[in-house]
Amino acid sequence: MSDKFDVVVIGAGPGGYVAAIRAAQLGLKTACIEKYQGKDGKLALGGTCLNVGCIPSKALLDSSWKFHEAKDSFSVHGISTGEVKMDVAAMIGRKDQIVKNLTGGVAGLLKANGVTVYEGHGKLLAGKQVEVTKTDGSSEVLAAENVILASGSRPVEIPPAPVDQKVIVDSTGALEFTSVPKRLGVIGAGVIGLELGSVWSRLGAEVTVIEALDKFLVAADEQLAKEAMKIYTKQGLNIQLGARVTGTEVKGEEVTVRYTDAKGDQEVVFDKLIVAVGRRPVTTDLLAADCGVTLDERGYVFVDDNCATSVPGVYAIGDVVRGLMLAHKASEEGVVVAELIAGHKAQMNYDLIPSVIYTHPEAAWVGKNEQQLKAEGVEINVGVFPFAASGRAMAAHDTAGFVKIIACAKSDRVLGVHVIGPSAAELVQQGAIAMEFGTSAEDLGMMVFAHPTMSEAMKEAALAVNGQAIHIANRKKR
Ligand SMILES: NC(=O)c1ccc[n+]([C@@H]2O[C@H](COP(=O)([O-])OP(=O)(O)OC[C@H]3O[C@@H](n4cnc5c(N)ncnc54)[C@H](O)[C@@H]3O)[C@@H](O)[C@H]2O)c1
Repeated sequence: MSDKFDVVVIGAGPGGYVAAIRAAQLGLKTACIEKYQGKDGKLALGGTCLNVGCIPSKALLDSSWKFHEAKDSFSVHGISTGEVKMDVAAMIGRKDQIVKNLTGGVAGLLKANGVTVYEGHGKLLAGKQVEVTKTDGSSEVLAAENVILASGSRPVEIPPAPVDQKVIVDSTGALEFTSVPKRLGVIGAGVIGLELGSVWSRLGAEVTVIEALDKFLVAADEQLAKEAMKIYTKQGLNIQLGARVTGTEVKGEEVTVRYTDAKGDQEVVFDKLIVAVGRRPVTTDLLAADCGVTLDERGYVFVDDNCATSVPGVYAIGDVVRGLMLAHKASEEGVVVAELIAGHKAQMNYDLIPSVIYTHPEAAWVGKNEQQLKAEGVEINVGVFPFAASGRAMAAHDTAGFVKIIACAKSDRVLGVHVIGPSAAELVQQGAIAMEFGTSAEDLGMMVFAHPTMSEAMKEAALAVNGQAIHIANRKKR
């Protein structure tokens, strides 16, 4: 046994590294264990989010959007460019540099906060001991007063489409294409499928998205999902719903995908195929048989509302436990657990976790949607303001989508904010802040918003809840 820590964190993703930093800030002797190696073969902190998830995908989304604008919409502003070309290697190189800066930044932050980083695979043993197995096969055991499991998630694999990272890739492989595929298939019209499909579509790929469910974006407000479908289809994404993939065959540089839909058996050939059908928790070799921590029936580490496992002093956070698989949810759970370990009172509001799809325009929401509230029998008032009526959106040539605010008909309290349109992620956060403080639609509508801003659409939608919007005709007059 080498060292004894107050807190040992397994995993340095946005759950684990944030938990470790907060624990160290609170004066706890903290270690963090991570094994992920970056492209250079060196330890890379930051987990899926920084290395192969949120950040690199946003780098490619931003690059591909700029390309699209330069190629297809600068002319609207009177700008002529000549031929616009994309150097895919340079785009990927920029993405890699951003990842490197950020993962290096996390290492710096852990160091600055006095967190001891162990490189290797962490496994929880009985009695809150943690075994670290290093890349050279040697191991050591750390003793801990508290352990935080933050081992994250990995892509779900499906038997009909085995990933080879050459022709059939997962979300990691889709960040590494060396050229733009002419025909790109995507299995799964979820967040990853839509974001990565958009990247390569903007760069010129013909993109077909094959989705098993009959309904598009089941977790979203139906009105928002309908608008999203309209916008993505107009952008060129061919989204096939109710399509079940039955098999794939890779021949040389292309893949034939067979699927069944309402019209019968279909066959389509792609140059690349991305499998994006969800993620599952990583618990491989994480828990010794006698460690006492249990999994739930879906393979997640079982935790209570405070992220406590069945073993006192052992917590689990992020993608490896129930709830939305989102970096910001993981980070907040990390902070809450560190505070609880330090003896503070802490809790997080699971009802107000924003969801965002980083397409253009972005789609984002927080709180409940219209169909959920109707199913619960809650009487509601709804205000919708389209960006087509926003002066700022017109000036920016970015008028697709709307802000939708749903309020309780009795109390006027805002219960959900749903935005598809420019800066939707930022606008929804305004809704989340307002909802955290229990705002009414009237309160929000009475606030002074700077003119001209996209944010005014929030104010107008809030006014529209009670039939008082100024810049659109109200459905009901007050
Ligand atoms: N912007 C973000 O916040 C962001 C970005 C990327 C990933 N993530 C998270 O990562 C996780 C994984 O993302 P994802 O897009 O892979 O999952 P997802 O759950 O969002 O979507 C997967 C889709 O695949 C479909 N599907 C499943 N099996 C299928 C099959 N055999 N054939 C066809 N379709 C099938 C599902 O019905 C679903 O619509 C999610 O929890 C997501 O929230 C979030």
